[in-house]
Amino acid sequence: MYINDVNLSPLVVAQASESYHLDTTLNRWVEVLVDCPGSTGLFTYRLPAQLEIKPGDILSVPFGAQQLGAIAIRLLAQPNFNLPPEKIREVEDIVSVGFFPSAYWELLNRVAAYYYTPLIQVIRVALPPGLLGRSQRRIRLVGDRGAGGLGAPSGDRGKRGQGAGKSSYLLVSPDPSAFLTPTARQVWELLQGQAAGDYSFIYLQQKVKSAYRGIRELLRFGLVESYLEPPRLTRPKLQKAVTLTGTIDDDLTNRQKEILEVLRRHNGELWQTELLQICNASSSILKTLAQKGYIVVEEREILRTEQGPALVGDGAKSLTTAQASALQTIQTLDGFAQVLLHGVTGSGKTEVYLQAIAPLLNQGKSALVLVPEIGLTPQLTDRFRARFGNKVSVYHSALSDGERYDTWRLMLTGEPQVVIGTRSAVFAPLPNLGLIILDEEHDSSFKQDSPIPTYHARTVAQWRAELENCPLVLGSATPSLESLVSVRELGGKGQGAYYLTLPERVNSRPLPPVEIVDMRQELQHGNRSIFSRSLQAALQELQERKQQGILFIHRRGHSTFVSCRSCGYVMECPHCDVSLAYHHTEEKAPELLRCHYCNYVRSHPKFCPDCSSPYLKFFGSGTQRVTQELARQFPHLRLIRFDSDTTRNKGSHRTLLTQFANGEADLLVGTQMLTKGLDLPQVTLVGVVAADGLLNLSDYRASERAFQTLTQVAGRAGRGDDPGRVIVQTYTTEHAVIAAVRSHDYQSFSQAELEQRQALNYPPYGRLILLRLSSLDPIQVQNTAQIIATALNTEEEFEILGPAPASILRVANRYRWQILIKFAPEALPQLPDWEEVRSLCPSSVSLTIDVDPINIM
Ligand SMILES: Nc1ncnc2c1ncn2[C@@H]1O[C@H](COP(=O)(O)OP(=O)(O)OP(=O)(O)O)[C@@H](O)[C@H]1O
Ligand SMILES: [Zn+2]
Ligand SMILES: [Zn+2]
Repeated sequence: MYINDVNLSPLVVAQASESYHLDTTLNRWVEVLVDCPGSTGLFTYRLPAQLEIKPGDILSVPFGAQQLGAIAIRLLAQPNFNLPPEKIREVEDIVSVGFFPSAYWELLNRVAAYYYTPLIQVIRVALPPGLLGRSQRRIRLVGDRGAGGLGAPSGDRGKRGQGAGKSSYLLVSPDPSAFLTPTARQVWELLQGQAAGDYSFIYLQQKVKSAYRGIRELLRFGLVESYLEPPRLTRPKLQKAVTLTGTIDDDLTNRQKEILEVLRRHNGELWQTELLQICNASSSILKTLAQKGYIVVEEREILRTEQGPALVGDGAKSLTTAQASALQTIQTLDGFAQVLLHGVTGSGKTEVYLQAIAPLLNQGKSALVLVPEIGLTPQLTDRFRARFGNKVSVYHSALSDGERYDTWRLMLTGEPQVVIGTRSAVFAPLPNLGLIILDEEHDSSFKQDSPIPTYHARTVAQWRAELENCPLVLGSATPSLESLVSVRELGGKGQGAYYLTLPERVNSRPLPPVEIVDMRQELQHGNRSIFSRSLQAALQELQERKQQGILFIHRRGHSTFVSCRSCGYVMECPHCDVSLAYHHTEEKAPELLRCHYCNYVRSHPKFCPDCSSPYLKFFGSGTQRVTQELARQFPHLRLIRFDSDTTRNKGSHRTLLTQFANGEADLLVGTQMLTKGLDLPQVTLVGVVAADGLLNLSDYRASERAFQTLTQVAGRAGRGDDPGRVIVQTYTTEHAVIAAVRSHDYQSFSQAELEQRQALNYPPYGRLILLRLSSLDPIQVQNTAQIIATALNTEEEFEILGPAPASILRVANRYRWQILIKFAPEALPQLPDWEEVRSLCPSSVSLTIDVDPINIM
């Protein structure tokens, strides 16, 4: 529970004692980014004599006819020569000092440089939405009257001006207006006249000519302070809290005692709604208790950080030998180091994270935990909350603006805490970071494909750990080849890198045996079902044994395409070069055809649009088809479908998983989402309906990704007391990935895969940059791609692959071409001049530079 001292203090400015001891004769110009839609360049302003500015400060500047928020980027000794000095306008004021700690600022700059992205775009990813744009700058009197923040009493006039402990120019004079300039006095008097002593900056400017001069003066004297008011949308939310104040006496009724007892058990504090709910009481009984002085009921700020359900507290587990030794290594690290924690599925990596974080919090430090997707967070966040209670908050882009904003403010308080979040949380502004953890570090959702910056959270996390001088722990049962090689190379050079393993599951549970079923043989034996005989038998047994299973399907929807049996016509999307997938969720629902690329939807036709034949056939199976098929063959099995169609609503991941964990279904049927960190001890059976969809993808990482996905999904079986088993159905039993999955052999698989990568100079040995071009005009985009490729070909260090059409040329009516640049990392200093490359693009063609791309299809 957070009380109202979590106010805006980190955003408050005008701390007159702050001084940067800069040489004021130099650096009298500053380049700033303005927060104005569409503006990406830097603008130069002059510094007024009395202002000391550091990069990262938030300023207000005149811009056209407006007054805008801006961020100081760098100080200049000389303005650019082609700018006539008399044209340069003056910074109006500093709105917020040291808003970005310097390490954080450097991080943003590195991201901008490495991913060739304008800094403002990086800032937009890092900051909660609209922080600058919608925030309003306000001025208030300092002292009891103005600065008390939320719920502060509007104090008595005689004491104003005192208690402004921040100011070294503190005044005791009864009437400061005596020595103020007329402008400052005018502003001062206006504020005096307002009940809370608080006006927006804009209002003061309208009322008083050159108000900013007067305000600056008042700020200097510590008479007022300037602060950023959160946008209205994200105003702090208030809620009634009940606090126990007295001891429980005998003059109370049993009912009253019961309520106080509940409060006491909750450390003397609860939200009123919660208390009433727990006790099934009405608010009148609280009123009585408040009158008698046993409790205090007051409005407090409730931070809209995402709240999990109430959890039973959980203590540290006693560690296995491997866990203990991994933990010990992590805890002896001092400063930056990179740790790869390679623990097989179910080996207890999370417990290592938890115990690595616990002592940090006691030292006043914070930890950042990055996870691939929201679907995975409920279980993981529950574990963290059970251990660390309200020190844990969640930060990801699916939060509402209000939630994001509040979580942000909570971080800025500097309280030791744990933030769990997805990709963009790598920018969470936690001061005093003690540790960064990337769980499931191999997962491709850590990479942003679009829009720019096309950053990889693992890369950014590494820079961040370096800049903050704290360890970075990468955890996975199937480490990415990048991390494996990077840790080996750094470790070889004696540079703080560690490869730690947890080779066994906890309690010495075995990894589940993996049975590979050849679907070609099934067909030869006359089995036309999508389920092999082995899988059918296993499903049959599931219910008899009261156990649970997971069925993995590569695709959502029903069928991947629909075609006519008479003429072979295939139903296609009118806007993309792909076939439409058939969607049919339940018996009475409409039958639809949907494009998985642009979301175009149409109804399923009764007759072939080409030859009017009624014989349309479905090919390829998605989750819907499989659940329908299951319902037909196993009518008694209770199913839950878990894919992006059924988990669209907020909280639905949690709901479905809870239902499953409570035994309300026998089988969980779903896509990729199932593979990520689910820990359900009752699951004994894992089935993969068709591994082929994963094996036969065309890019260079297809094998690595297939191995990771299959190993992860197999790892969901047998995590409890009952042993597990895995059945993988495929038409290509001879594939190397299949063999490695069967024998749980990460080492030989990665060795063989690395040899191939090295031979072809692919990552992690060579580096890639992908240029994605797209346009509504098919000719123009192709020509542009050709021109750019030709221009790049003059550089010898690069191997240019392409230009080639994307594997799906047209998506949402845009034609897509791409150029892949491959080079040895040593060539880094001579990368192409991207501005020049961009200048080859006509305005009808858009170009995205994807650095270290992951999706190349
Ligand atoms: N030392 C321990 N003693 C007993 N149980 C433990 C211990 N460590 C972890 N566990 C339990 O073992 C289970 C598996 O742990 P966890 O989910 O952390 O594995 P993991 O390594 O993250 O697996 P995956 O990579 O498959 O997600 C959990 O239920 C966890 O509570
Ligand atoms: Zn037809
Ligand atoms: Zn489409």
